[in-house]
Amino acid sequence: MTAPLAITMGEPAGIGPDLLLRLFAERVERQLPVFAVYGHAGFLAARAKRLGLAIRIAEVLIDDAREVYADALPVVPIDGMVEDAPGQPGDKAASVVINAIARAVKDTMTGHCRAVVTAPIHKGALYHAGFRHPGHTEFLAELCAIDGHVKLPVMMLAHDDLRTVPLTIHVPIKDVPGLITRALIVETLRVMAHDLRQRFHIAAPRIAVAGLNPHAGEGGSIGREDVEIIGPAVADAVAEGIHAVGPLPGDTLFYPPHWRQYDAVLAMYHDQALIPIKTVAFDAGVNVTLGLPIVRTSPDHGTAFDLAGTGKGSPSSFAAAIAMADQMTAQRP
Ligand SMILES: NC(=O)c1ccc[n+]([C@@H]2O[C@H](COP(=O)([O-])OP(=O)(O)OC[C@H]3O[C@@H](n4cnc5c(N)ncnc54)[C@H](O)[C@@H]3O)[C@@H](O)[C@H]2O)c1
Ligand SMILES: N[C@H](C(=O)O)[C@H](O)COP(=O)(O)O
Repeated sequence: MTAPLAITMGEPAGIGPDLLLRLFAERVERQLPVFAVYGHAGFLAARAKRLGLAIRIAEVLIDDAREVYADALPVVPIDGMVEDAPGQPGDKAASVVINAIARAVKDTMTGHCRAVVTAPIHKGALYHAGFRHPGHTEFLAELCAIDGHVKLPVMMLAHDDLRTVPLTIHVPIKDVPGLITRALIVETLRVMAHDLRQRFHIAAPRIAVAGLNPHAGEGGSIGREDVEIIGPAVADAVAEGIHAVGPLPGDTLFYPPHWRQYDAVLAMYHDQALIPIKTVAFDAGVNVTLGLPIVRTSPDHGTAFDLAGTGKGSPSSFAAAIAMADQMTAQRP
């Protein structure tokens, strides 16, 4: 019997709870795999009522989730105060949001669940409550540490055969050039190549590496990072047997016919990677974390405070995140 997926509740003032409740209500017609939500049952019941969703909610131990799934949303309860105030984020629920992620990862690391799908968090609210990670990606790496060793987490946004990875993530643009190192590029390419083989079943993954500067530095006349750091790093990776190419000009690399010549693109910073995928596939993109011992996916959007509690908003990206986590782990016990 396959273990359930773990879905974390995310920011209660955001759209995440709306979408996971809607997807549960549509679980039969969508043929969704069994999942349990890690969060606050009372809050989820209040949001379901606000949305007019006739959903029963059952607090469970994770191993009993499958038994109730046909009749009620299984919720693994996380203690704390959570009010139903869509669009009004605060830090009162921060401990519930954070502990839900930690508990879901623990239950997945120990085999009670087979993957984690995270609903969007509001980073600002968590930072205000003392959360010291830039986002899920870095927090998950720490939670998945084995013998104290925290592996390099890699954020990938994917839709069908379009995949992109930011080398640097939630850092100010002014800091990006200094963070681009030969070692980080090589290590990130190793993680990408490994997971493209293991998680996406691509036998010989081809990875394009974007330049940092316009026209990939124009041979060194528009900035030096491309010729002095990125190029040598790509050569190092190729020498290890990784099929990497670059640095390539970022402004033409994401034209889909060019993009599709590769199994993934390694971009140099957050928006260089995420703007293309969210432009072509916002409704279907999935955020998947590479380099972890578990599978973790997430919708490609955030908390959408302008839509939370309204019943509007598309569940498609959230559904795609569930589908990817299911496909990646379906064969696991
Ligand atoms: N995985 C995550 O936890 C995650 C991902 C992205 C952003 N965030 C966080 O979310 C918060 C808001 O971020 P943002 O405003 O940059 O991005 P956002 O994705 O929340 O919203 C951007 C725009 O897209 C729209 N949108 C978002 N989801 C939608 C959906 N499912 N259907 C229809 N329209 C949708 C919103 O209405 C808004 O107009 C920030 O705190 C950010 O850190 C979290
Ligand atoms: N950078 C992501 C995006 O814009 O979609 C998002 O913030 C997710 O980050 P985490 O999964 O690390 O929270």
